[in-house]
Amino acid sequence: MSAVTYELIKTCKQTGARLGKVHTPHGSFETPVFMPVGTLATVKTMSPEEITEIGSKIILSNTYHLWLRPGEDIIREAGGLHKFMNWDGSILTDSGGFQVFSLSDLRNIEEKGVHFRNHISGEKLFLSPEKAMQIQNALGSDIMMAFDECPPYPAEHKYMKDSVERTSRWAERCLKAHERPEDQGLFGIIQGGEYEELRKQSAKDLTSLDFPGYAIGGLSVGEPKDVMNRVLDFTTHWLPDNKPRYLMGVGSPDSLIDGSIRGIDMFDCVLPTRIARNGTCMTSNGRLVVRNAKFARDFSPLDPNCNCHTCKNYSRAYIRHLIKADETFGLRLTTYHNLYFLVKLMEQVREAIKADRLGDFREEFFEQYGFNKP
Ligand SMILES: O=c1[nH]cnc2cc3nc(NCCN4CCOCC4)[nH]c3cc12
Repeated sequence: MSAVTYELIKTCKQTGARLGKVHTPHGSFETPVFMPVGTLATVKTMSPEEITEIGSKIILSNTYHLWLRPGEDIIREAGGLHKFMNWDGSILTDSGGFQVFSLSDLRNIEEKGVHFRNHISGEKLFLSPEKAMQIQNALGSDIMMAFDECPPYPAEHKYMKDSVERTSRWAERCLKAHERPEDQGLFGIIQGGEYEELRKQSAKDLTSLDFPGYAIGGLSVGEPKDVMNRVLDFTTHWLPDNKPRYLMGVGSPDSLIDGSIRGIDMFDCVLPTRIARNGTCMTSNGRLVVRNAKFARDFSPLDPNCNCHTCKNYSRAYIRHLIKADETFGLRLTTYHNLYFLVKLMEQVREAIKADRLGDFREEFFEQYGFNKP
């Protein structure tokens, strides 16, 4: 019995969206769900209590970053990542492949694994499927990701085919190296770029290994949104209905809705927390750059339609002042609001699926947010 199981509750009659529930050793969460990113064992500027208050039941952390700093041994000695960061909800850890390809130079990919330089110290390092599994076993995350290669966009068909086949071999090695499948779920990551037959090959390779869940990787790497949506349309076709589907690195409101419509269950992205730290907020009427001078005497909330702690207690003028003055409290207020906004958006998506009207909800949300504006 896998540590992670999925319950498909219903499918939206108007779209391909699914309402579901994922069960892990640290609790359950409804899907579609947005997962806040806590790269270095913290969702930047938020306490675990605030993440719970916002309504999140699962967060993400990064194997690559925690391996480099503070090192998985310290976290293992602390009793695992949950104990180390005082978070008792679910944790998903990315496997490090993406970070090696996006953060480090001097990369040399070979069958055994990847040689690269530590992006902080410059020291030469080596990461393999077995090492990525050993680190995630030490972290004790509820959902581990297989070690994969996320090729750049665009990539030649020949390169992509070789990469997909190596990622499938690496996935098998991850399964073999998995020490405690009864305690930690392991998701395979589907690659293949924009090539339909490579996505099919990757999906067939990985579903034959019967993972408890599948991520769609290799997207949100600079491709146009219509390419992402087309890849989702044909890739989900080859994934089983009774396992969760996780689209990696996606977190703008429009992509969360469009991904849900295409049958995606789980999403993560640094976007809401990253833009919050430079004073950009997501609101029901579109993006609002609160550091803008026009808000200097605006004593209304960031979003008049939002019930979060920030919007109930603080004004645009005050938050603008804090951000301009480099006051950390300002970053906390914008971060709290942006995460609350996306968690609430996913609640509305789930409600729309229950009412078989996610397509209508998309039109209403896009109109109000301004996505339809030319
Ligand atoms: O194939 C993948 N394998 C393993 N992890 C991933 C993580 C990924 N994250 C993104 N995109 C993140 C894009 N962000 C958007 C906001 O600004 C920072 C980058 N794409 C990703 C693909 C993969």
